[in-house]
Amino acid sequence: MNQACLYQRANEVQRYDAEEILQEYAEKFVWRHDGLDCLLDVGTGSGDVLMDFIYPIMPKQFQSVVGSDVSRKMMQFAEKCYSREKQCSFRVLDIATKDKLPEDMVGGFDHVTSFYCLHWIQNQRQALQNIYDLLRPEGGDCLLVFLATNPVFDVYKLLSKSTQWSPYMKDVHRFISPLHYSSDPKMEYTKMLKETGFTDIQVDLKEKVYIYEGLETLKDNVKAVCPFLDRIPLSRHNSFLDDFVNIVSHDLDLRHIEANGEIQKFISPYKLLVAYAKKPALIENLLNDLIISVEAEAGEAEEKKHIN
Ligand SMILES: C[S@@+](CC[C@H](N)C(=O)[O-])C[C@H]1O[C@@H](n2cnc3c(N)ncnc32)[C@H](O)[C@@H]1O
Ligand SMILES: CC(C)=CCC/C(C)=C/CC/C(C)=C/C(=O)O
Repeated sequence: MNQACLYQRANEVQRYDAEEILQEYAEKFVWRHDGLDCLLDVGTGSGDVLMDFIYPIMPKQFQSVVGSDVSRKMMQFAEKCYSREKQCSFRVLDIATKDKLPEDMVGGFDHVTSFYCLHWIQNQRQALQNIYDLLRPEGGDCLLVFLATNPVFDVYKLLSKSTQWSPYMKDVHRFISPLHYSSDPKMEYTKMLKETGFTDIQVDLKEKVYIYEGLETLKDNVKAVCPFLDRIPLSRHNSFLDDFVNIVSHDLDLRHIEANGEIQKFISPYKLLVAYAKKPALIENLLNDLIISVEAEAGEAEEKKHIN
């Protein structure tokens, strides 16, 4: 995804969900007593979701808001739009990196947020470990919002089987949410958070429906996020988009035509995963480990008592 301008013009559903989720979950953030909070947003994109919905809820004298994204073009666009805002900066960061995280970012944040990004990542455990490591050793929290399922992934899968588009989509699996085929996304992700070391975990799976009003609206949204268009010659983009719409309409039956036959609406039922969790303070971690080992020893002693 590199079309920052295009994305900023066609991200209604992402903006709608971010605003709604923050209204519901913002009260869960544990702000610092001194109010000098540092927040990192992951997969910031064009920056408008961060600046319009997250930046305004920061404590009055917050220390920093950092937007980050794997796309340099997205960060350059966001920098151009928002660099005048106080205590705000933008960094290129691959949240799924297996390399060392930038030294000046490790353990540097009280809060990590991410909206509509993590479904772009197959190695969820690596992403979670990196998020954990970016949070302060004395503790912090995160709010992670991404697609568990979306019909767009079914469209990609079907297009990748066509002779016309398969040459450009051999790695289609990389762009399908890793939870799209899961029988229990909530349980799966809760387990990953626990295994990473997070506590106070709350994972919700929200069943939602978005209506794309009209063919051009749908096509604009596809153009803004579809990772395969950059690989296809411009002269064939319209043909790809027509095939996309045909699959939505006929294979998935998600097109609704009004009585007058003119207006088309496209129905997108999807599941949004919302995860809030805390990184325990180091001392809390040590205490947790101590409690676990004492309980284990007590269990063993009890067992021995019964045997003898
Ligand atoms: C759909 S946009 C979401 C942008 C913004 N958070 C919003 O809600 O509108 C997804 C963003 O995630 C970024 N992204 C994808 N993979 C990433 C990765 N491994 N690390 C960081 N950002 C990534 C993309 O470059 C893109 O800007
Ligand atoms: C009816 C239908 C298939 C709509 C899907 C439209 C669409 C382009 C959804 C994109 C979902 C997505 C991957 C969003 C994102 O990453 O921001």
